[in-house]
Amino acid sequence: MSIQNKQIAVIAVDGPSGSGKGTICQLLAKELGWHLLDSGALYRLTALAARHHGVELDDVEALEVMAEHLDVQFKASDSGKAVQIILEGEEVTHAIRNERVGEDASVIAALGPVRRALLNRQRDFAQAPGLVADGRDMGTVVFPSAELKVYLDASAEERARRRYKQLISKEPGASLDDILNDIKARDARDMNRAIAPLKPAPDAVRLDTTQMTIDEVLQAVLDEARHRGLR
Ligand SMILES: Nc1ncnc2c1ncn2[C@@H]1O[C@H](COP(=O)(O)OP(=O)(O)O)[C@@H](O)[C@H]1O
Ligand SMILES: Nc1ccn([C@H]2C[C@H](O)[C@@H](COP(=O)(O)OP(=O)(O)O)O2)c(=O)n1
Repeated sequence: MSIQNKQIAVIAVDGPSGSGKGTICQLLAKELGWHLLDSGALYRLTALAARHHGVELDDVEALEVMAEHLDVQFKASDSGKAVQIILEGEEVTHAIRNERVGEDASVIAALGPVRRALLNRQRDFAQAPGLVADGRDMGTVVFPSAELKVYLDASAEERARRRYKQLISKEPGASLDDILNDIKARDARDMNRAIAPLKPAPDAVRLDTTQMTIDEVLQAVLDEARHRGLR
């Protein structure tokens, strides 16, 4: 098992679904000119690959093989905006973002062999000049020596409202109640699993973003980075 490369500065950002991790990490990586790890995408890709290959979500051995041999490329798109994600030659940038894939990802993420198979792949993202890492166990397991650990949170109701706003243009029938129930179920699964559960690292800076704008959250994290000499 490779260990965290301690030469490379890492900002680890963890928290539940809809707390703003993805948004803040993208902005942070851009502002600092650092690399970005979207670790949730790796769990989503493993879940999608399993579906494509007809692997059941309780077939631990086959899922471990899927995770170990995940054939994925993260490509900067021509517009320079979003990263394109290619799985086994097929573009899946949007396909991995739907709620069902998120749910499947949360199920397979409870399996130790899957998490172990993805560990080194995640640590390999730590390259100069630095890494912003988005996930559930970035500060606790994957990058325990990170220079800055942030735990983002918000009430389940606020997180459901954020997801609803995102979804409603694509799925006019989306229900806020259903989204809230899904968020609570995913929180429970991610927080209560035996291996690498979602929880703040003891040394994490905790931010409740329920009443904060995206820019306020970004500035708060940049202030912490500044205090630690990271920018
Ligand atoms: N502080 C905030 N206030 C309002 N909306 C936010 C805030 N942070 C994120 N959002 C919005 O909420 C949605 C979910 O955010 P996202 O970054 O995908 O969360 P996560 O990666 O933690 O699941 C996005 O549409 C994003 O623009
Ligand atoms: N480091 C990580 C990242 C994600 N996971 C699991 C648990 C999550 O419910 C799923 C999907 O994660 P993702 O960050 O893409 O989900 P959200 O955008 O927060 O809804 O993967 C994990 O167990 N550990």
